[in-house]
Amino acid sequence: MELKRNEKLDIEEILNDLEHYRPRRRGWHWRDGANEKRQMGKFEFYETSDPLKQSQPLPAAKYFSNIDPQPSPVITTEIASGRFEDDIRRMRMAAWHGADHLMVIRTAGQSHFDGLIEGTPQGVGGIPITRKQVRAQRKAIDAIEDEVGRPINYHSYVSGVAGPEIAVMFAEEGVNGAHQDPQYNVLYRNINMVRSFVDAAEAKSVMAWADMAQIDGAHNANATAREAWKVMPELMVQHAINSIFSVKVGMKKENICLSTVPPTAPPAPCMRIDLPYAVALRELFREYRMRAQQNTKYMESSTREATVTHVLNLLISELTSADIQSTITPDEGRNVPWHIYNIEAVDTAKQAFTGMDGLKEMVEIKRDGELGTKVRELKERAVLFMEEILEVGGYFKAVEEGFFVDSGQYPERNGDGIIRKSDAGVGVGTVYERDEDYMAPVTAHFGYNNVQQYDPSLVDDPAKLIGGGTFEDPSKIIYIDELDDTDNVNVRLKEVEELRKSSKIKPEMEWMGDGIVHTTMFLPTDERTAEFAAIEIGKKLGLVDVEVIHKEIMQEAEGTRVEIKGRVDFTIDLDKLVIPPKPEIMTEDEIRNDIKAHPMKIVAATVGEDEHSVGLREIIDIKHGGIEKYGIECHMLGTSVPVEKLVDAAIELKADAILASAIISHDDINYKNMQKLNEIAIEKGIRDKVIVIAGGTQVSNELAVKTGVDAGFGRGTKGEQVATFLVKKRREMHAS
Ligand SMILES: Cc1ncc(COP(=O)(O)O)c(/C=N\CC[C@H](N)C(=O)O)c1O
Repeated sequence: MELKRNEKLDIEEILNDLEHYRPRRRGWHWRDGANEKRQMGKFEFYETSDPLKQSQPLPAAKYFSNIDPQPSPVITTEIASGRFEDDIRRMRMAAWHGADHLMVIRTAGQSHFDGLIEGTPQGVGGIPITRKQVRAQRKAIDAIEDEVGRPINYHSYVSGVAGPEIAVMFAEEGVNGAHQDPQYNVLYRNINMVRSFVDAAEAKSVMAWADMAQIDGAHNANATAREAWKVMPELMVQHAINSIFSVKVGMKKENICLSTVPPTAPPAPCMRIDLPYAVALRELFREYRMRAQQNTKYMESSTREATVTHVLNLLISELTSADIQSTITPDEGRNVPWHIYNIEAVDTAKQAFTGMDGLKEMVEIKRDGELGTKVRELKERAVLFMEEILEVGGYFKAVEEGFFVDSGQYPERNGDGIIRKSDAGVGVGTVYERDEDYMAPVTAHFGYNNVQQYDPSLVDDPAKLIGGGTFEDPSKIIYIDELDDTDNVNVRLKEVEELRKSSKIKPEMEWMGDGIVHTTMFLPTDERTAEFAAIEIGKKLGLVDVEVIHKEIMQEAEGTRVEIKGRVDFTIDLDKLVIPPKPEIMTEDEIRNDIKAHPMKIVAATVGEDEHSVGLREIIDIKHGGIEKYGIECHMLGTSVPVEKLVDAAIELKADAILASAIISHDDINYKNMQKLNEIAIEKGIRDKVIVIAGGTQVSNELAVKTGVDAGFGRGTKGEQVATFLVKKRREMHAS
């Protein structure tokens, strides 16, 4: 399935014949060409990876010949709105913005449904993700990675009592990465610890066979702890336990990623607290990979605040190291992530890393002094923690004694850690000793499988006994489509068929057709009043189910910033939309030949009390691609020029055109000056002989023309547009 950049994904085509879809590869992909020096546009980069074939550059790229440098760390975004068919579009958006690691989490608010089928040790639940969803999304991502030109890692979670089963399905379906950490089950899901570690050995063995990258769950401790920075020693202990357990099961160290989150955030002096931790961690675990993730614990509803904290986290990644940089949408603090915020977070990571490219060539971490002391102290606390675990009799005993997620900074303890009993929790007592004649003719099964009693030559390839399992022979995989005839993707697609197959569109934030719009306003009143006034304004705007999603005090009496979301129930029919034709641009030769045949002279100035000259220079100066390059004779009168003076100059020089720049827009002064310019040109009897145009970042052509001038040019206008207009307008005037 080949995607065209100007065509939407065809969801039906993706869902078609999923039964026979097979993943194109197994295993994790690190970016190619990482940290190689390369030239992009006018700049040399030190730490980028291979560029994409097609991508969506940052907005400011237009000033730098549209380059879109790709950092070396893999960049992640989490997408799981609960409608996997909708999420595929967001995956494509994220890939175009530079994400190459898509994590599917929480198809509901809760990410786990853990349980055992009555009377059996068989786990069910875990992350509610189905084989169908995995196939549909991996199949779509195959096409998306071809389109952007970089392999994309698909990722989910091997947690809960169904962990091993989920791991097998992921291995069968070519999932590239997964979270797996038995401590997560024990501490946060109250799954019996014996069961959790036995399951983890099985699951990790399968993941190792599938060459999947593994992310641990240590970050949950700083998300759970009362004061996140207090658990830094424990985080290193948790990383150690999961990492060495994974190695013992047979995982390669280069696939074991420590999930590390800088635990603090402003207004705390977070860099002085988090940077030593990041250094200590990377020194202790130098053979492993770092999956840096932004801090979401202190994320409020201000996406701006979340973004600044994110950038500080990225500075730490840049100064230390990150193999994977996980981004979480800035609105994680306010509601289920929206398309626009997944993309913002991916762009924040790409932009920050690109801007900090090669920083370590100029700035280095002072390894002695305060940082050195902190690093050593953190390592010592972690080692002491580990030693005490051994003293009390090992990990299970330590969990029973509430060692973990205690709000004290080890060795200080406040006695409020999470306590779990080894003879309690979900799945307790469901681990059975294998009988002598137990035989597991399956690949990647952890531990002894008693195969030699049946065929000594097959101990390392037990599946041969049954002619191969699903890992060797995927045709043995039983693909089951959705069973619920009311809640399935076909029913959902039917509901939005009109929006998918007609010229009608609706705004959306999370799901196709959700009709959600989001707007920001300032209300000159106190926070609580502003909240209710904003809702009233939303209703008057015709929004339904208006909710305030963010409030920010500007000054408690003077005013409040309020962001609301609400739903519109109407659609816009694109066929009925009046879209003015894009201004056609003449070629350079056409313009130049016209000017050569009929020389043109213009006078230009920034009018009124306005000192801005950059924009007008962009339009005129030859080095910015301005109109001089076509041979137009330009007389620039400067800035803060009275309108009369500009008209007099046009008369004196017998100019063909007047170009007035008006950047300041307070009190519509820009349009008032245009009005005046037009009137004076009429009074002085030259209006019908001279083209009069105006420009400025806040200028709209529609409003400019209303003042009487011939055209208005807004933000981003280029010289070629103005030159085209001048040539065409002159032809028009001479024709009439
Ligand atoms: C080992 C493990 N299993 C399952 C889950 C998901 O389950 P919850 O609903 O409890 O978050 C988590 C949690 N973190 C994953 C998201 C985070 N933003 C991340 O990128 O790590 C986990 O660590």
